[in-house]
Parts: sequence; C-alpha cells; structure tokens
Amino acid sequence: MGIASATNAKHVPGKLRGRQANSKPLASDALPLPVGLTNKIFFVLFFTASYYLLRRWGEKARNSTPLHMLNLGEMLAIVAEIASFIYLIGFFGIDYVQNFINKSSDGPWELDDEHEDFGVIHSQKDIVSPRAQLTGTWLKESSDETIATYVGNGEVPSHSLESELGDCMRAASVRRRAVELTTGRSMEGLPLSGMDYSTVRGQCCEMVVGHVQIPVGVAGPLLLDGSEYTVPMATTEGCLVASTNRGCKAIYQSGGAISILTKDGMTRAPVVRFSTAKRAAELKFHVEDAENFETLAVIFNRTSRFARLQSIDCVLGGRNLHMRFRSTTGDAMGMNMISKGVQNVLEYLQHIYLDMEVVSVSGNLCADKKPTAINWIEGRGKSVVCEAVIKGEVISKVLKTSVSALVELNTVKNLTGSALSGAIGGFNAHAANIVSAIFIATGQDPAQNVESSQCLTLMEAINDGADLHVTVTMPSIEVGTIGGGTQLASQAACLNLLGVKGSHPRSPGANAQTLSRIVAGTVLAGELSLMSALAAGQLVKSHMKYNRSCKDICAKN
Ligand SMILES: CC(C)(COP(=O)([O-])OP(=O)([O-])OC[C@H]1O[C@@H](n2cnc3c(N)ncnc32)[C@H](O)[C@@H]1OP(=O)([O-])[O-])[C@@H](O)C(=O)NCCC(=O)NCCSC(=O)C[C@@](C)(O)CC(=O)[O-]
Ligand SMILES: NC(=O)C1=CN([C@@H]2O[C@H](COP(=O)(O)OP(=O)(O)OC[C@H]3O[C@@H](n4cnc5c(N)ncnc54)[C@H](OP(=O)(O)O)[C@@H]3O)[C@@H](O)[C@H]2O)C=CC1
Repeated sequence: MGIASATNAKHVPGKLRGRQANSKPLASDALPLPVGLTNKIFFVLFFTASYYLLRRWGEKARNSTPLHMLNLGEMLAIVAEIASFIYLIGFFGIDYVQNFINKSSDGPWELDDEHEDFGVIHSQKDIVSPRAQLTGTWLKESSDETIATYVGNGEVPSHSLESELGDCMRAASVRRRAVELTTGRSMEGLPLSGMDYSTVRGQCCEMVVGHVQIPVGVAGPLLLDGSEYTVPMATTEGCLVASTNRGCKAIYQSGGAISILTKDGMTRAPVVRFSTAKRAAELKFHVEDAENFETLAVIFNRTSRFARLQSIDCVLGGRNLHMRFRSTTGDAMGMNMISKGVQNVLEYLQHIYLDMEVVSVSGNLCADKKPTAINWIEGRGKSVVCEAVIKGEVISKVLKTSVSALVELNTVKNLTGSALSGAIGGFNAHAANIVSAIFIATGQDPAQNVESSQCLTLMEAINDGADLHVTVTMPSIEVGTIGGGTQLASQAACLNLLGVKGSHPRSPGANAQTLSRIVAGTVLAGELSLMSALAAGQLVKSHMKYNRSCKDICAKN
C-alpha cells in the first residue's frame, strides 16, 4: 500500500501545482506571495496594450488602412488587453460589487426602531445620514457617549471600534459604556486604565472592556539545577504562595532540586476521512514510510524558522485517520506554529490523495485542553521529571511532619486514592494550583493547565528511613516565553524575573525549557508543603488563617 502511495507522490513535485476547485485557503497564503507584483504587471500590460492599439489605429486612420486588418503585434496587443482587463475586473471589480451589494442589504447598518431606549441622541440620528456618516472622521469626532449609544443600538459594530477610532484605549472605554447602556449594569471596579490595549489587539483578546487584576506573590528562592529562582504566582487562593514558599525553603535547606527534561515537542492531530478504511490505511502507511516522512518534514518546516517536525503517529478510527504531528517550537508554546505547519502538509497530501477529505485540523488526538491518557503516556510540550532528597531534620523543622508520615500519606492519597477515583495523570496533591498560578503570572494559555498539571508524585524513605526521596513526573508541560500573553507588560516582567523573557539569544527553545523545569521544581515544593500540612493535620487551620473571607457579607446586605 505504501508503494502505491509513493508512486502517486512522484506525480506531484515538492511545490504544489495549483488549487483544487473550491479548496480552502492555503497555509502558504501566509507566505509573502507576489500578488502586488502580479497586479503591477497586469496594470502595465493593460495600459501598454491600450497605448499601442490607439497609436496603431491613429496611424491606420491617417493612412486610410481598414481597422480590421490586423498584424501579429496588434493581435497580441488585443489578447493582452482582454486578458489584463479580465484579471483586473476579477481582482478588484468583484469585491467592489459584493461590498456594494452587502452594504445595501440588511446587516449592522440597517436601522430599526426597536432600540428607542437610547433617546439621548435620537435627534442626532435624524440629522445625519447614518450609512454615510457612522464611520471615519465623523465617528472619530463624535463624543464617546454618542458613539456608545450607536454601538448599543447595533448601528456601529462593537468589534469595529478599534479600527474606526484608531485608538485602542478609547475603543475599550466606548465599548464598556455601550455594555453599561445595554445591560443597565455598572462596570465600576473593573479597571480600564493601566494597560496598553494596543498590545492586546490581534494577539490576546477581542471586544476589550478592561482588565482583571490578580495578585501576584513570589515563592522562593527555588534552588533548582544549581540556580536560584524567585517564582511569581498569580492567585486568589490564600495560603497557596505561603505553602509553596515553605516547600522552596525545605528544598533549599536540603541542597536543592534537580530536573531532567526527557522530551520536547508540541502535538497537533488533524483528522482526515476516506470512502474506505483501506484508503485511510494507505495514507497511514504512506506517512509512516521514512522517505515520505522526509518530504512531509520539508513541507512542514517551511512554515516556520523554529518548528521542526519530529514525528507523525497515525491512528485509524474506521475510515477516519487521525495523524498526531509532533514538532519542536523553539521558545513558543507552539500551538499556532504547529497548526500552520500541519495545514501546509494537509494541503500537500490533498494533491496526492484527491479523495481525502480534511474533516478538521484538530481531531482531539492532539490533545489540547482536555484530560487524556495519550498526553499522560506520550507527553505533550515539555516532559520533565524533578527530584530532591529532603533531609529528615528539615522535614521535622520546616514541614512539621516526618518522613514515614509523608511516605504513607503519599501512597494512600496520591497513589491509591487517585487510582480509586479513576484519575488520568492526577496522581498528585495539587500540581494544578502551582501550574495555573505560574501560567497566569507568566502569560501562558491558562486552559492548558488541564494537561500541564498531569503529575505523578512519588515519595520514598531513603538512608534507612532518615531522609525523603521525592519526585514529580510531569509529561505535558506546555509553556512558551514568546507568543500569546507572554509579551504583555506584566507577564513579560514575571518572565524577566525568572530570566527567561522572550527568545533565547543563542539557543532558541532554551528559555521555554528552563521555564518548564521551573514549573516542575515549584510543583515539587508545593507538593511537599501541602502533603506535610495534610499529614500534620494543619490544612484547615492554615486556610482559616490565610484563606478565609473576613467580610461579614450578610451584615452588609
Ligand atoms: C500555611 C503554612 C505554610 C504554614 O506553615 P507553618 O509551618 O506553620 O509556618 P511557619 O510559620 O513555621 O513558617 C515555615 C515557612 O513557611 C513559609 N511561610 C509561612 N507562612 C508564610 C507566609 N504567610 N508567607 C510566605 N511564606 C510563609 C516560610 O518559608 C516559612 O519560613 P520563614 O520564612 O519564616 O523562615 C502551612 O500550614 C501550609 O503549607 N498549609 C497548606 C496550605 C496549602 O498547601 N494550600 C494549598 C491549597 S489546598 C487545595 O486547593 C487542594 C486540595 C487540598 O483540595 C487538594 C487535595 O485534595 O489534596
Ligand atoms: N491555533 C491553535 O489551535 C491554538 C492556539 N493557541 C494560542 O496560540 C498562541 C501561542 O501560539 P504560538 O505558536 O506559541 O505563538 P505565536 O503564534 O505567537 O508564534 C510565535 C511567533 O514567534 C516567532 N519567534 C521568534 N523567535 C522565536 C523563538 N525563539 N522561538 C519560537 N518562535 C519564535 C515565530 O516565528 P516563525 O514565524 O518563524 O515561526 C512565530 O512567528 C497562544 O495565544 C495560545 O493561546 C492555543 C491553543 C490552540
């Protein structure tokens, strides 16, 4: 089967020849194609041909030569003229006509009398001709209250405010006011100023109305791999930073922790469908052929300076084929990057397997933001194991418990209890607490906390029961130091505190790897402290002290 497919492959050179009818946009559209140059060539062709023909017809009129007697040059000029005319109409004309038709049909510009509540500016609505005036300079020069009313009425699309006003802060302020007008609820308390919303636009959030404040605490120093880190944690769970801080102290006083990075590769798994399972299997064997894989890797790697395809694991589900791509992604967490590469490969494969239907670029074998066994077993992002030997005296002095109590609790709670609960990767006490606090502080995608928090905590007594050997095994830590929320000022400051801000200057990927090690090291600290509090029966007492609402809400109401 692999051979048949490989033969097919020879019909199509590395570069794709053309698009199939009604195909989706190509990933390679993202690459700088010479559309501008083509336009210029057709413009020049059109005007040169027109000029030449006019001159020739002028000469013929003077010499009384019949106009329909054409020489080769004139025939070529007419062909060039028609071709360039068709091209230019196709490129510019159709869009123009469509826009015109769309605007004149229903849509956000249609005025209706349903929203009479915003009576303040009804008179203004009558004065201006809305279709012509609700954009551009007129809109910019209107008062914020007037614009908010139009947004509230649906006459100005809320999501167009940034581009219409050319000012992200003003757009957020107007939108916020519009939300207040339509909902009748105040947004007081949600900060507006203090953030540069231009850094959010096109990268982090849409329909912005402000930002949420989350306190950031620091735990540390975390002594990890011979370096000291002060770890920023954004949380509203009182006691969490105190606990992690205590764990860091125990690790420090015991000589530090060591981390081992065993794997680094982000995954994305599209799903494609054929009319038969046999055809789907043919593609599986094609992809698994080493020579074909090399070709696919070249096509994939073209889409980024940092993404390098490592493997494609194929799983058949009837006539559907799920292909799990794995790739390095430099210092980026890499989901956008790998998705772009995958799409390019799918487009290439579609030209070989004409009967292949791309069901979705993500078919959940990836698996992104869902608890799954595949991430737990195969890993996703960075796979890290972190270990430390905690001295018995530190356990009693700092953690207020004993080696034997910790070992026993770990077996009963983190291993047996989790097994009984049917956990997938949940063999730990609270890895998710530390992972999400660091994720929020450093601008990671918080939803990836789901798989990044998969963790196996092991505790064993060593040195004849005097000391504790503790490890956390975390196969799917998905972090980046570039892209997503990492470039926002406060998140970048937290990355800077850890010395991993942005792209690593010499070895791209090293910053993100260090961040994943820090996450694992801090989880180790958190596990040590919470497990100790539970073993010592301290948990409730400590949360009453640090994590209890002290406002008498009933009295206020
Ligand atoms: C609260 C502690 C740390 C007190 O612990 P302690 O031993 O009574 O505190 P201590 O006053 O003796 O201080 C010891 C060290 O702890 C740190 N420490 C102590 N206090 C602070 C503070 N205010 N701010 C910063 N650091 C603090 C600090 O390092 C200090 O050393 P020092 O600096 O004094 O030389 C302890 O009782 C503890 O760790 N409790 C556990 C709390 C915890 O881990 N909560 C996590 C959330 S629980 C949850 O969400 C998950 C759960 C429970 O449902 C999961 C499950 O099912 O298991
Ligand atoms: N698309 C999806 O399916 C999903 C997207 N996301 C979101 O994706 C975003 C993150 O995507 P991600 O791909 O990580 O980031 P970006 O989309 O921001 O891509 C990273 C960019 O940084 C460039 N770059 C410069 N220096 C480096 C370096 N040292 N290492 C790596 N890249 C570098 C890359 O260059 P180059 O162009 O050469 O690659 C690329 O353009 C987050 O906002 C996340 O929430 C989350 C889950 C799913």
